[in-house]
Amino acid sequence: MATSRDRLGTLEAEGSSGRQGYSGVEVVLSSDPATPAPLCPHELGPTLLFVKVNQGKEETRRFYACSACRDRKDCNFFQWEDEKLSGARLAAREAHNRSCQPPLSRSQCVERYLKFIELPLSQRKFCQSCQQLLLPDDEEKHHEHQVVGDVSITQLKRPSKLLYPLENKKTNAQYLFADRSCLFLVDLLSNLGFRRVLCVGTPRLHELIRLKESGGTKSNIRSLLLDIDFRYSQFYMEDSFCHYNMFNHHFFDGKAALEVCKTFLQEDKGEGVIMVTDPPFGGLVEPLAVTFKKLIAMWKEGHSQDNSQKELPIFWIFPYFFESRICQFFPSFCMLDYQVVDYDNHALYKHGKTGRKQSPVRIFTNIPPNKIILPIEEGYRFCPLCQRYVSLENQHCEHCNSCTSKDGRKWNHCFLCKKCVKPSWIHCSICNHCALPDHSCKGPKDGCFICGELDHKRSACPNISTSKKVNKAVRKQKQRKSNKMKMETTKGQSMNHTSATRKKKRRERTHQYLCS
Ligand SMILES: C[S@@+](CC[C@H](N)C(=O)[O-])C[C@H]1O[C@@H](n2cnc3c(N)ncnc32)[C@H](O)[C@@H]1O
Ligand SMILES: [Zn+2]
Ligand SMILES: [Zn+2]
Ligand SMILES: [Zn+2]
Ligand SMILES: [Zn+2]
Ligand SMILES: [Zn+2]
Ligand SMILES: [Zn+2]
Repeated sequence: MATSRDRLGTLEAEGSSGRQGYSGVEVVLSSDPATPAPLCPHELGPTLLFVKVNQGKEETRRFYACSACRDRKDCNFFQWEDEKLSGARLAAREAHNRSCQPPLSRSQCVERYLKFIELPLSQRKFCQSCQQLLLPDDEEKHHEHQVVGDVSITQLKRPSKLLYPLENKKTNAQYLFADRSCLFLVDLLSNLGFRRVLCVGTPRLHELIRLKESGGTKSNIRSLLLDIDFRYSQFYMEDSFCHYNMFNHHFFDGKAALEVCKTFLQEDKGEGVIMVTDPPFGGLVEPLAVTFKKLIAMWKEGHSQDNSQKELPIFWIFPYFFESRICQFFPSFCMLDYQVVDYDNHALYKHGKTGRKQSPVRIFTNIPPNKIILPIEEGYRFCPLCQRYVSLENQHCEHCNSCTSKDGRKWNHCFLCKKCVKPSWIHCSICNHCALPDHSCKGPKDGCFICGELDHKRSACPNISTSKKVNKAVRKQKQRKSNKMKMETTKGQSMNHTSATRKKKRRERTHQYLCS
């Protein structure tokens, strides 16, 4: 296993070492604790400090931007690190922040929920327009909205099916597991003997665990959901949902919510608990890793000394090309071959027409892979040499001494590159490495346009959204200084055209990525 991870690490390191031409945006994690980051409306938690990188060089002026929203439409917060704001601007920002807060407090939501479940079925209504459970007194306000009635207890137990997924927003990227993937996870967690699951950004897993528990099946697992989607507050008591930002470890409801999480992690001296997370794929790995380390530290606090070597078991669900990034922060993690497919609402990650699983999404974990049985009927087999379950077509390479495929297809060994590569790649003597046959040898690298890594395209780049957002932010700053009206008209027109072309190109690239 270590061998295969090292190999991909080498591959990515090669990509990184060729990053002289890299341009984009990077997050700066070691910001000075004496200067706390400003707050933006969507989190009332600190923003993150970013630096723009141009042709491999960091620009000197750094800036704060929202940690959670990777789309300027969702949060246009921007502030230079050294920018001094006037009292008036600070006050205006505070007022704006307050106006962006959810209309109800956490305890008000709980109060409403308790009233709601007492209502007879005929009075239990849900406003789809406002995404809100209605009490009889509210109905007047919503009478012109799309309201559904007879909300059953079963529906209340599956809020992710009642609420529409916030997939249109890059910020939430709420791609929900189909029941098949979710049931696989629940069974796996139960077979591994876990009794508590900290669900970080996995609302559907959370509800399925609770459903199984209340259904009186053998699963006796409890779950706590941490998610930025405030709508879930309506359906859960304080001890089963915390409004949370996983990019800066911020609990919106302060110390009380933090204590809920702490108690959950530390119960039974921290035994029997696992964290399962499925962050938005556009999310930056670094801030996520920092957050997860904070949750690990919280879990560790409740430990006796002799347990200090133990790790909090984690499932981190993320695309396979992040393997080296994730293992950089969590060296004990390995990537399972299991393809988390059938996201209900994500066309790309469903079973293809050919029946071939096409999802790049995997589980990264610190649980020894030989403990994790993957379903043979879904195309997995056990490799006795690697001591882990792998995809059926993932062949054991005697030269690499591991099952090397990352995407489930048979990879071929290249003796010149000294590693296994995708079946569609050939060795290019000009570039001196393997690549797609139609690659351009002239380009700096035939990999990602944004970060220069070789194993993904721009459309799948972890930096894509941030770089777009920040570039837009920087552009806007400059734009303000110039003739505003004139600029806006021309930009509006050209943007429409460019974004259409960009969309088309992205579609083509995604297609190319899945088929390459
Ligand atoms: C890719 S979806 C994962 C959903 C999961 N597949 C399921 O079905 O349970 C990402 C989830 O993370 C949540 N999320 C997005 N940004 C977040 C943030 N900054 N902090 C916490 N949760 C966030 C979304 O609301 C969504 O529920
Ligand atoms: Zn309404
Ligand atoms: Zn093997
Ligand atoms: Zn090989
Ligand atoms: Zn080669
Ligand atoms: Zn070449
Ligand atoms: Zn990239």
